[in-house]
Amino acid sequence: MKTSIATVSISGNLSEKLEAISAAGFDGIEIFEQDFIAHDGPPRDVGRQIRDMGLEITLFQPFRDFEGLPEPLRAKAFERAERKFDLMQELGTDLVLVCSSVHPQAIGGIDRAADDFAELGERAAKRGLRVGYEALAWGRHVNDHRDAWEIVRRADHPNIGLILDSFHTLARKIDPDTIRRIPGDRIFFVQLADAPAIEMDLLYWSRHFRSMPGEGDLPVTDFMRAVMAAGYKGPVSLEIFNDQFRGGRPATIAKDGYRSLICLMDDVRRAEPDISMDLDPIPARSRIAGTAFVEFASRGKEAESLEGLLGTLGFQVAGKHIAKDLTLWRQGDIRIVVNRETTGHAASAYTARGTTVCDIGLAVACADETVGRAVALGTEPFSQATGPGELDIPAIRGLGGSVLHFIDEASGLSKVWDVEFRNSQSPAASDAGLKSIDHIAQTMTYDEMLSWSLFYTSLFQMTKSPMVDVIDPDGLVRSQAIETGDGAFRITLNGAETHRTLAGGFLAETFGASVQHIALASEDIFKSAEQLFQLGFKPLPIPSNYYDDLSARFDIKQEELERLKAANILYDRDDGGEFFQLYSAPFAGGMFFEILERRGGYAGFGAANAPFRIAAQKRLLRPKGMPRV
Ligand SMILES: O=C(O)c1ccc(O)c(O)c1
Ligand SMILES: [Mg+2]
Repeated sequence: MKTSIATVSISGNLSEKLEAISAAGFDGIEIFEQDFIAHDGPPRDVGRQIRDMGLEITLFQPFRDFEGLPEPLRAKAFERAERKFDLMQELGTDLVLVCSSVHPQAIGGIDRAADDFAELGERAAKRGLRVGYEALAWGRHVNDHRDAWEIVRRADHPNIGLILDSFHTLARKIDPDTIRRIPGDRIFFVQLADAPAIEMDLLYWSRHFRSMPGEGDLPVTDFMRAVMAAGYKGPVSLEIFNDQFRGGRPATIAKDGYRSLICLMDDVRRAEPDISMDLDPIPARSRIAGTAFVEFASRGKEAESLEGLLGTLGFQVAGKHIAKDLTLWRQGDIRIVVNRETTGHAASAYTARGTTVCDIGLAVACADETVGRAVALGTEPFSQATGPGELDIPAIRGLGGSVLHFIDEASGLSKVWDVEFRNSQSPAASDAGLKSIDHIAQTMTYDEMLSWSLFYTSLFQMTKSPMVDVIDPDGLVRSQAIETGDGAFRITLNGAETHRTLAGGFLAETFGASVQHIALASEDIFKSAEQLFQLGFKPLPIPSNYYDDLSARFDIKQEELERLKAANILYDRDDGGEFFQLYSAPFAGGMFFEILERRGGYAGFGAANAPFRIAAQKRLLRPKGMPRV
């Protein structure tokens, strides 16, 4: 299977695009004509440069407004085509995409268009070139792949074939299974793109909001299953028009593209086991059983105050590492490691960001297979020298410089706490009844959110929830949850658009995406609140106005309302159940802990409470009278 991507999908100049595409592992590129025209260099040199990088030009595109024109426009269209054929031969590619006409003078008529293509096929054949016809979703007369196929079929020329583009088919809600009726060898090329489910003009949606397969909401897997079932053997190519990608880092976007494409084709293979596909087998998505540990890189006074906070949250020291400066804190099933090492990954993370979550450990069924899939999807494995008596725990580099370790029982890795840590005697102090990590909240720029959601959903058995808006007094933050079906592991992605939001300020402070808060689950939040009070924990103060509003919004008994208010607990409810949350004050540049209880099947994260929580946090960070920066 040949992988390909259109140059229009990646930011930068032509050389930067090619560099990124080649490094990400693609076999070929579609040259989007504009990218060539903007380049200063003859086509022969461009062709050579591309081949020298180990890439093939799978397609030249687009050729517009060709079919169904009256004379003299028709003759002119053929002349234009001959000029582009010249260019293709110089570049060294044999396939051109003709997209369905939007020309105001195009007459329409299936047979007229078929005749035009039959003649174009003759001209192309003389030069050993091929022409593929794509129905644009907003084409004037042809906007459905079934009509484009009928034209190709009637043109009846071996050098004329069909080009399918998942966006155009799926955006118009055309059943992708109609592709199963088209002979595979008549499909010359397949372009893939996803898009978020938003109602808008088709052209605008296509030109600004396409995304990598899996990043949006269209049934791209069903589309590709139909294409493969039809017997298609050509390249699978990404064609993504996206405003954020146009301004993104070329290397990141290209890597995301490769990850999404391999993941998609692996999904197709699993869904259509009877179709032979030329793709190396890769392990299936891993099921995450839970968060095994969260590791903070910290030093000196910051580390002391972090550990002080852990103490008031009811954590106890459970062990010290046999060789490294690591302290293991524990409560219920929660393990938090404080790493004060001055060399290695944690040390670099600390140098770059200050106190930060440098590592997350996930419990999986098979750590090696998890890394195997990640690497097949273009993720870098991570390893660090291990000392005597230490376990080599498989790991990968996540996004934004993060590291993920994988712990399984089968390989004995889950014994790491006994093997590598000298266990301390548990002090007599009582804990706060916190049992597990409910979710980990990662903050990033809005532009990075698609990369992160793709990362989690392509590697693990996790699904994404719809995006929600979180109103910060100083701007909007978008939030999206990615979670396992059983809730054993949940991540929330918070995308900031301005540094003035709490999330954006944290992002600026910590130099890039990282964990901003960790939510710890209690089975009885009122009891936990009482224990936390005894331990000296200082909750985030929530104003009276919030509780007055709460009693208006929900039918809550006065007594219950008083309990919530006394403990600074925020409340929410959905169809499934009830939700209670309280927060710590911010520490180390804007991180914080959340303590929560889900009662019944509450599925959300308290988005309705976020504006009030954020305003309260900002009051602590920005005392009255301080100017706003
Ligand atoms: O937006 C466009 O015009 C356009 C051009 C070429 C394509 O292959 C496509 O899918 C869309
Ligand atoms: Mg297309």
